[in-house]
Amino acid sequence: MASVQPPPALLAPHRPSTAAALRFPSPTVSPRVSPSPAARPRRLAVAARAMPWPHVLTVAGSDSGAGAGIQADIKACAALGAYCSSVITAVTAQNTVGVQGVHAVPEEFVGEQLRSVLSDMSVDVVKTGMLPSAGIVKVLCESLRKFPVKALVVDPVMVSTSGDTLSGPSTLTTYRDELFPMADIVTPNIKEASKLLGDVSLLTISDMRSAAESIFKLGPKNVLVKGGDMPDSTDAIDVFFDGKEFIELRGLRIKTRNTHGTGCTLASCIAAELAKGATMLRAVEAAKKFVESALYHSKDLVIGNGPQGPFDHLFSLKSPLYKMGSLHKFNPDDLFLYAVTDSGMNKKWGRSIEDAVKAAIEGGATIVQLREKDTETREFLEAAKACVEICRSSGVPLLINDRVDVALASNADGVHVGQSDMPAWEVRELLGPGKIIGVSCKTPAQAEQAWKDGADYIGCGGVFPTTTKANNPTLGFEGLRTVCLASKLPVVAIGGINAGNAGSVMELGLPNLKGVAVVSALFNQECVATETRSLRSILMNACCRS
Ligand SMILES: Nc1ncnc2c1ncn2[C@@H]1O[C@H](COP(=O)(O)OP(=O)(O)O)[C@@H](O)[C@H]1O
Ligand SMILES: Cc1ncc(COP(=O)(O)O)c(N)n1
Ligand SMILES: [Mg+2]
Repeated sequence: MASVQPPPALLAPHRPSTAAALRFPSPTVSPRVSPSPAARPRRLAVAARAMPWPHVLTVAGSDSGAGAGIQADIKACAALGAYCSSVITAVTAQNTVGVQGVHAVPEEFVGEQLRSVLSDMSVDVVKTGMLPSAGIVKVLCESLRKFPVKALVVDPVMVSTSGDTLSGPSTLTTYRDELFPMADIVTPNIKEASKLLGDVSLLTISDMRSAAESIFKLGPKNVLVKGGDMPDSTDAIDVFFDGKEFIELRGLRIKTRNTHGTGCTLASCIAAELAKGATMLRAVEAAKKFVESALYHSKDLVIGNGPQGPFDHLFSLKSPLYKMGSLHKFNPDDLFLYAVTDSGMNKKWGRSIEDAVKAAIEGGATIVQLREKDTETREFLEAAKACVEICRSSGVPLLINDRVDVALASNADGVHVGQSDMPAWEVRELLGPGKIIGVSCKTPAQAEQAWKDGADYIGCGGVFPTTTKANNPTLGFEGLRTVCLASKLPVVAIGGINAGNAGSVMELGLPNLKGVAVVSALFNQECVATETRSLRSILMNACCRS
């Protein structure tokens, strides 16, 4: 399916129905005559046809409870800005308790639906869900050969999370022999991967890797073994394999009963992202983030009395502050020149926090943290709100030191915590997946814990002796190197860094050392913008040399 094919010619010449012809009479208006009001809508409709709309066709079952299946697919694609047409393979009677009945659509009629959509509607990507019989899998394969699309995403739905069978064992061979070799990605959950491989047991990440490799040998270009149902796992870990490299996609495990439809949603999001032009790995990463965020925002919703509820795909409509863009917000390169404020210093120089932040950004700071240890909460919150506006208008992330409450109330981009503050995993629970979390670490063990807790970066120091933090042992270059080499997260160096020594820190050439964090060197100075500018050029020069 990889090659991009032009849309096939229509099966039969398109003749509009009488009703359509009445609503949209054929154009007769001369271009020189200004259109009558009645003609305007038609002209708009004609213009709109020229705009591309990423199009996913889902071939799946209907879930009467609307948490999974076709209903989940349409909502997921809509949330990500793709059009979703639907070929229904089965109608299920289903709720939050389980599946009470399945009524398969006759093969010929599945074929007819496929022909209707694929022959006319410029489908970019086909996503499959519940395919209840081998005959239906075959009809789909035939249709795809006749009407090729850019990509095929196969979610081999066999058993619902409630344990009910959605596709019998007779489909297994057809899946393996006919559909998988056409697929760009296959996304089994643990139970499905096990069934596809003859009931092997999958209990560890290493088992998931072996399964991904074995399924890859059946012919798809990529495999994602999903670990949502992995017992005793504190993270939600999926294993991606493209035939060369295994990538562990690790997400927060959201504590909620509302996980019905996660698999359908993930596959539809992958399809939507592919239709929008993403590469496969980026599509999978974005899809996983979407599921994580949707579960997080829906964790306390209640529909139905059974053990597995639906979640809200359109959560972003309810939280206007939550922007989809923030899903991809953290860029480790933002750690390059990290400005950390200090209330004492700004008071000494007669500056407000806002003025200090503006000046640091003007000088080229790439991320800002408000570290206001002695400011009253009300004053701190007001300053934080003002700084959020300043930073957002410059595209610079703003983090709050320690105070999760102030970060939430000001809608800052994240929080930085120390070893004696709230643990990073608790901060993550409160802030959700879209925000940035940093942790101060002095040892490899602390760095490992920060990674496990779901932090985005660590701050490592004090590299040099500092006056801004009491009782802070100095790590020196050796300590910094040890932590950097052990850390799975990007690192920013902190502690006594200034224009005189910043270059030597970057010249250590440690691969995950992304930048330096500075307090006094910027804010205990007369002109913050000038100091920031000169530090920035020192860092740039050092990076060019190392
Ligand atoms: N509680 C959870 N928190 C976060 N992510 C989850 C959770 N449960 C499932 N996921 C994610 O949802 C996606 C679908 O996985 P899974 O539930 O295993 O598939 P299926 O719905 O097909 O059984 C995966 O990316 C998985 O990691
Ligand atoms: C029609 C239909 N398709 C797919 C699923 C799988 O969803 P889940 O694994 O979340 O139960 C389902 N329950 N119903
Ligand atoms: Mg699931």
